[in-house]
Amino acid sequence: AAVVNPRDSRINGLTTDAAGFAEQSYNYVIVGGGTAGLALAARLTEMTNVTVGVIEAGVLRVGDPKVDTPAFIGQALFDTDYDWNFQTVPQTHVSQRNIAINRGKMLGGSAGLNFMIWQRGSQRDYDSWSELGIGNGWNWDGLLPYLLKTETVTPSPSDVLGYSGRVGTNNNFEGRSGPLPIQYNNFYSPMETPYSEALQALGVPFNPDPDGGNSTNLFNSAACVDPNTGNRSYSAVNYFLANQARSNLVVLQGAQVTKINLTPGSPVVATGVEFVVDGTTYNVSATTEVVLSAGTIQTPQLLELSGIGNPTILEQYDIPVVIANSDVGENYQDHTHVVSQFQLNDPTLPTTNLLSTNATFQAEQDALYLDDHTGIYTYTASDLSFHPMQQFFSPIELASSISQLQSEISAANLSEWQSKQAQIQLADLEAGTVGQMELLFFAGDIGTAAQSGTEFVDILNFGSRHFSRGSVHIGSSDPLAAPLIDPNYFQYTIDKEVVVRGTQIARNVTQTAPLASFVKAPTNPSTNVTSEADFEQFVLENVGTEWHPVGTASLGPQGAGGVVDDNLIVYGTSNLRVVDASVIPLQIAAHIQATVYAIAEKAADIIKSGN
Ligand SMILES: Cc1cc2nc3c(=O)[nH]c(=O)nc-3n(C[C@H](O)[C@H](O)[C@H](O)COP(=O)(O)OP(=O)(O)OC[C@H]3O[C@@H](n4cnc5c(N)ncnc54)[C@H](O)[C@@H]3O)c2cc1C
Repeated sequence: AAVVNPRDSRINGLTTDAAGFAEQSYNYVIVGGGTAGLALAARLTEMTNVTVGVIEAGVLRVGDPKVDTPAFIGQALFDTDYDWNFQTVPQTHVSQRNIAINRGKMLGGSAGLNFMIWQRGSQRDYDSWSELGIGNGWNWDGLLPYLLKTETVTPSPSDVLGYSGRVGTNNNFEGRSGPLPIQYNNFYSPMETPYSEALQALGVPFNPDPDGGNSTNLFNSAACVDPNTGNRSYSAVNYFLANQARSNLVVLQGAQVTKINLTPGSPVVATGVEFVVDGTTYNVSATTEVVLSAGTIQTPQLLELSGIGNPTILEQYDIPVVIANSDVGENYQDHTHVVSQFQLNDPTLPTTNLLSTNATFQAEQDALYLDDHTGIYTYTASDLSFHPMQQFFSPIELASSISQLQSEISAANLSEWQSKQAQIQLADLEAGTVGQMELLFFAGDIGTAAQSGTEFVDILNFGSRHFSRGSVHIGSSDPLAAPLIDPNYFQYTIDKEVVVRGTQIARNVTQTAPLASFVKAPTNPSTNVTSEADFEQFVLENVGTEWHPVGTASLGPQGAGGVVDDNLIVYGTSNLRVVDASVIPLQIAAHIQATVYAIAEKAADIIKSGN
């Protein structure tokens, strides 16, 4: 087998020795040891005749409860030891707010920071990629084998096909032998069945088989939590640590890549990368390929810093143009989120907050977690629902929203690529086949410190297929400066309407039996927020990202929307690839991490087949 790094300063595949790392050359240098990057590294090192070097800015956080313990979600957010903690530029259509954009900075990337919801999009979501002219199996049939390959799902215990007693889900379409352990919750708060029953009373059907190609309506979602440990499962543990003994894999942590080294020509050849540790610059060679897995924000940033992008932008920062492609950093699409908080009548009901206010409950749950790896510490939000607009907009309201959208689209003077995307989304919206809005229930309050004697739960609502398109571009030639992130939230009025209505439905569901008897009052937005205008104001003041940005180094046609071809090779190069969420051409109506892993799995097979 190939041997990496003869200085051998690495401990089981992980090193901080930048000079030792840079002395070597690797067949594949992967930039970013995040969700996709570590999954790809693990699959490529199955080929014993190749070497892989991964460079990650963050460090290994396995063993840290803020990352490992599901109930502690949110505790690492904004802490720059774990989070890049970016912000948007002022958002024109959201009261000029600068909105936080959290991104994981650690081995495992955003999969170490995320909320562990594990699900996939509808067949429609992926098939629309093919409709955009993208070949090579970038559709449901082509991705399903990889969605299955990444996971080992422990079936939901009851396998109940409906909401009676506790929610269950059909266990079709689940992988049984992939690296990532996936489970269904073993703790459900007493409010959750009432929540799902109230939502059904509002006309939302139960979906017993959300993984089978239709992820609309209401279902019990799985989570990337390992039933054997009760901890987060993610690429750092299950792709990297599981394979760290391989002699052909080395991960350099604590190093930030600042540039891809490119040899001009036709095509341009990537020869390695430049990176910085503690102010010292190093270069490392890649003899076969450089792969960018730095995520939707930093992959386009690195392309631009290296001279691949829109010439007007590059020239502004004196960066010589190596490949002109004005689609780099464009096509930014995201989901949005709004949290609504409700106070409960009974301050002793089990929630994640009760852990810090009730010592008896905490002791009981500590024992469950330590002894059995179960209980509320392993809890994640699992009551998910994705709604076509028809569920919550009358035909007259829908017609009016669509007509406004059409006139805004006409005025926006879209490119052919953008206009094709808008037409696909509009057709899905009219057919009611894709969820435009998502709701979920969380047994606790994520945002505020728990207080004894008061208990809260959250309902989150999301815009899941926004029409708005933004961008991310460098705002400086300094590679260590954050890029300018402009999601352009609510560019189209319909995107805001969906979120405002979602916030109203979150309120409605708490006023509907059987959930209503648990809820004392809405606390944020408070009871003062009643009219449509009040809700709109609340949304403008509070809407944030759902942390699902995609599309900024998109799969797509050359010169007409695409940055990478359908083998994920950057146009104009022979051996620079992108493997992360930035290649997703059209947002899916789902939480996206399972799809990002599937992209990495598919990329590994594409690379292996050419090796
Ligand atoms: C707070 C939060 C909650 C979320 N909740 C969910 C959820 O519940 N379910 C779900 O499905 N999805 C969720 N997501 C989304 C999902 O986690 C991400 O879409 C996915 O992890 C992105 O994977 P990626 O490989 O594209 O990027 P990342 O995993 O972010 O990986 C990029 C890696 O590159 C590194 N990097 C970047 N630039 C450089 C550089 N120049 N040099 C060296 N290293 C660099 C980063 O540090 C990072 O480790 C959430 C995301 C967040 C942030």
